[in-house]
Amino acid sequence: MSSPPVPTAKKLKTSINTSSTPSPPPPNPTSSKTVPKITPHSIDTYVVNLPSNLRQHLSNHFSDVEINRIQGCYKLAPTRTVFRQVTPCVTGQVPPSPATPDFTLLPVPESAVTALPQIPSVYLTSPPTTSTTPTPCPSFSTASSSLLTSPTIIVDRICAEAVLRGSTIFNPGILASNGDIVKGCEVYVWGDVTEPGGAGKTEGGKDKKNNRGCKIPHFQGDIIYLGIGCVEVSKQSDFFRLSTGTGVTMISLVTGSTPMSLNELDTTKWFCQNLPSLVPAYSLSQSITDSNALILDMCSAPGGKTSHIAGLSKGSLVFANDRSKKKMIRVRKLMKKQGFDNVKCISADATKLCSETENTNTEIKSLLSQHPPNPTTGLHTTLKTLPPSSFTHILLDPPCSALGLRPRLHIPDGDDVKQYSVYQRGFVDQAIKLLKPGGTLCYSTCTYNPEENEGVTAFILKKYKEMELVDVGVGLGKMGVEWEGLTEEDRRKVRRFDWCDEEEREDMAGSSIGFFVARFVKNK
Ligand SMILES: C[S@@+](CC[C@H](N)C(=O)[O-])C[C@H]1O[C@@H](n2cnc3c(N)ncnc32)[C@H](O)[C@@H]1O
Repeated sequence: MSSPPVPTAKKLKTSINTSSTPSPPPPNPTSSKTVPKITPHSIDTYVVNLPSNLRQHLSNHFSDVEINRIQGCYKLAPTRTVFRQVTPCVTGQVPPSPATPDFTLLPVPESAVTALPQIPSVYLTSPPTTSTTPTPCPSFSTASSSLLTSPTIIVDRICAEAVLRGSTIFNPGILASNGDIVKGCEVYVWGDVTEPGGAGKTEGGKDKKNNRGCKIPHFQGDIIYLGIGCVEVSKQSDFFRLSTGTGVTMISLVTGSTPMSLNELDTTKWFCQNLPSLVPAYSLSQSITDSNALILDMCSAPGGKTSHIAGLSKGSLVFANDRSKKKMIRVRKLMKKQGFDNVKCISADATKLCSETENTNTEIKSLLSQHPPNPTTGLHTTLKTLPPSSFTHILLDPPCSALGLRPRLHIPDGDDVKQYSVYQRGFVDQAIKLLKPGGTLCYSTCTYNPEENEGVTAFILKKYKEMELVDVGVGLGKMGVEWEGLTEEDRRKVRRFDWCDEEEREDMAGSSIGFFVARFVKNK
């Protein structure tokens, strides 16, 4: 195995250009009395190290040099995002081809993706012209007093990762706040990076709930500085009272990359995705010839691939499923908003989705013609199984270790990572049962862990003799790795997107998230 050179670490920009902004407010004399139990880190000292057992796990697959490159990916280099044009689709009606943007990355069809620069500038937020509270980047020695004296918010880790990817801040991601916060004022934005199970009290579930809404002096944990944002809610308590909606729009990011505001993006027309995430639906759609396909998206939420396949389905019906009812309600809303009439939403455990009963197409057809039991959400919640051999096309994007997502402010434990490929086999088994002979299955993950990718592919080929691996049909990405038992021919059929090669930085695929796609046909 040849080891490509390690990319040179790029020095991240750690301060905001403050030339046009006045000095920070003087420290509040009372602040020294209340010292928050917060440990602030600067973003470039915050290096995500792979846990030793994950390193060990990956060392079965990668050389040390490559593992270092993987680790390097978690530095805060922005990933390339594309905007996909939404093509609303109504049952049985083939939509007109979307407008052809000037997009040169072939063979993804020009109609499938639009690169960011082509988005009209109206869709990108420009920084506010008036600065109500000029807030230069705090120096870390004065961080504690700045946190207490300036308008400041702390967001949870997932939100912090999204912010570093250019996202806006939604209210549920905000954990704590301080200062005189009103609509239109600027705030320092910090992210909670307290390790799960560590000293912090903000990681997920109960603890996050307990801590949410507290004032910053009462917040405990490790935080990193993310940038400056502009408050969108009328008053501070709205951050914690509202369960949806934008709380803060980012103005500048500590990484120096440009924050995007999707507030102004017409999400009925555009959908923001990472480039490799477009490959599965596009690959699956290559074998959809008319409106008679029956498509299943087994793990659909938050619905990015569902909306893509629905648009490419030539008017065929799409079943979207996710175990989480709450998430499926949101998927359903998204489909409605984007104008899809050909998506039926269900919420069931995909590892138990296939019933023992033989296929009766009429059963599915009658189900589809029913009015949804719940008129508010349009979500089928009573349906828990579907007959075998029901679908002509299945998209399987199961839960995975998500090691390909970056920036990451936390890396899962190696022991946890190992469990995923076992779990994924349960989904695969159901997908193959639910697929009609002659049907197509597209399997994808957003991890570079070979066991969950080439390993699951090899497992399918070994266990299910009726399944044949076929070329993904999209020329982006690389061939699969050799260690999981795939032949060279098969490795060429799959698509692997992995760490960011320095020399590939200008290539959209190279600077994308880690991802994997394989496509199979079930022989008759
Ligand atoms: C990788 S995400 C899917 C992303 C989605 N395909 C998209 O493009 O937006 C995996 C999803 O699987 C769901 N999930 C986890 N276990 C499941 C199960 N047993 N059955 C169905 N869905 C499950 C999770 O709720 C999560 O939304």
